[in-house]
Amino acid sequence: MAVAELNFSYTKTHLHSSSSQLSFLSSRLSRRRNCAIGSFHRVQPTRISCSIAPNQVQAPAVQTEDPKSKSDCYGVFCLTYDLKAEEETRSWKKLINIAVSGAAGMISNHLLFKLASGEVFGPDQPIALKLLGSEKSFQALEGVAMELEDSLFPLLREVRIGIDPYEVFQDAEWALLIGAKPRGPGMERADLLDINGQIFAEQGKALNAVASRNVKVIVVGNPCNTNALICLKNAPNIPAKNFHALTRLDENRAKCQLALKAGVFYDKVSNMTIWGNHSTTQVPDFLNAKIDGLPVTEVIRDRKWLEEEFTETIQKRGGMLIKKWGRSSAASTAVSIVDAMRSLVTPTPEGDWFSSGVYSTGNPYGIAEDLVFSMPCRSKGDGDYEFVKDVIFDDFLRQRIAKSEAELLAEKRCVAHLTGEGIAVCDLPGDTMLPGEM
Ligand SMILES: NC(=O)C1=CN([C@@H]2O[C@H](COP(=O)(O)OP(=O)(O)OC[C@H]3O[C@@H](n4cnc5c(N)ncnc54)[C@H](OP(=O)(O)O)[C@@H]3O)[C@@H](O)[C@H]2O)C=CC1
Ligand SMILES: O=C([O-])CC(=O)C(=O)O
Repeated sequence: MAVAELNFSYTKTHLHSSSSQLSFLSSRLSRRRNCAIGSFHRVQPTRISCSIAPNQVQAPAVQTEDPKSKSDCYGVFCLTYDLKAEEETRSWKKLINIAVSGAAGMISNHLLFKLASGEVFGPDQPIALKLLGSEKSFQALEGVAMELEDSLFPLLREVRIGIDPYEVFQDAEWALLIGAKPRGPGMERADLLDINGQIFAEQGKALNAVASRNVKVIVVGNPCNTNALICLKNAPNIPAKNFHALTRLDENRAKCQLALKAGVFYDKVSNMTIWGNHSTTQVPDFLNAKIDGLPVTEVIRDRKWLEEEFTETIQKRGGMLIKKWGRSSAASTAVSIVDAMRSLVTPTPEGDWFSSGVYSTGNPYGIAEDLVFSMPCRSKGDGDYEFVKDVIFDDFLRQRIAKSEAELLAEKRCVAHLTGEGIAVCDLPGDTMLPGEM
């Protein structure tokens, strides 16, 4: 009974605590498959019940039934507001729900403040931020929420923190999946795929159960392509087309290096595709990219530089940055997430395109179906996208794309147990890595 008593006193002291702690507690309880005093079952996403075995002490059940109750919000964001009451907010659009995982991490620490300032959706679009952490990061998550409070963003109308994806993803219209475990010392790549894959399988199920049916999902946590594939396979009620793996940072890096070589400002570089995996097999496509409207190969005549130095620089840029900084890209990754979202909610400029890791089924390039593969896309600004048709290939480009494709097919076989496709077989190519592992 010692364990039961311990649980009880924990619950009792925390029931008098802040609303966020109550939400935390409720999430803690719901995540436990077997507690010492009985089994907790999810009855509905926001209600927890505990079935009690005979002769056992009953822990108080935590219920947060009213979606607008205090446990649904953090601090100042629990105050009610009426957008119609204020002259300047009367014309604002309907609130958008944005869920962010890994919200206590470095990337989020930049991203959340960009989102709240209106950088993605503009000055008349109020937002709600639903932040997902873990037991380990919960205190840090409270710190994040406190900083958001102190920033007085007019557009930020709701903030909620929690550790249960079934609660945090409720009605999400955007899900930015950043949280993932980094590869530890001695950990095999297959182990990383498995550990992170389990996180994304669970989050896919949660999105499937509680998010908006048209939620747009951007997977950032590595290995992001395969994590995105796992996520979409576990969310069969959400269109596979809605899932993206972030390769926009690679696109931005490639534009910068081409501009540097050509001696122009980077806004002159367009039509930049990253093909394939967000790994060292990724292919920055200099054949279709343009500088000031001209093919890159006409502006930069040094083909050897393009094939070797440029390509390798982009593939290994993340690793180089880790060597300098002692940690992976965070600010530029957050910028690229903003770019990726903006590319889906604003029409793509005429003649240009952007890169995103998207579901490959139906692609016009002959790339294997049923992968998440970075490809050139265009959007009308409605959140959706289409594949670009007018791209050209040569032998070099085809061969490089095939290598990244083979890597992603191997990763897919390695996570078959998480995509519902049978027994996993891991025969991963040994020479490829995440950009940050170099
Ligand atoms: N696709 C791309 O272009 C890029 C992808 N990445 C990937 O993005 C992912 C996240 O990167 P990043 O944000 O830099 O990673 P961090 O290490 O900063 O955060 C990762 C996780 O660590 C936990 N955490 C963070 N801060 C704290 C804290 N103070 N206390 C306790 N736990 C904490 C959180 O997990 P939890 O809350 O679950 O405990 C968080 O999700 C990684 O997988 C990385 O490889 C990075 C750069 C580019
Ligand atoms: O491997 C990492 O965490 C870093 C990474 O993806 C990148 O910088 O592109």
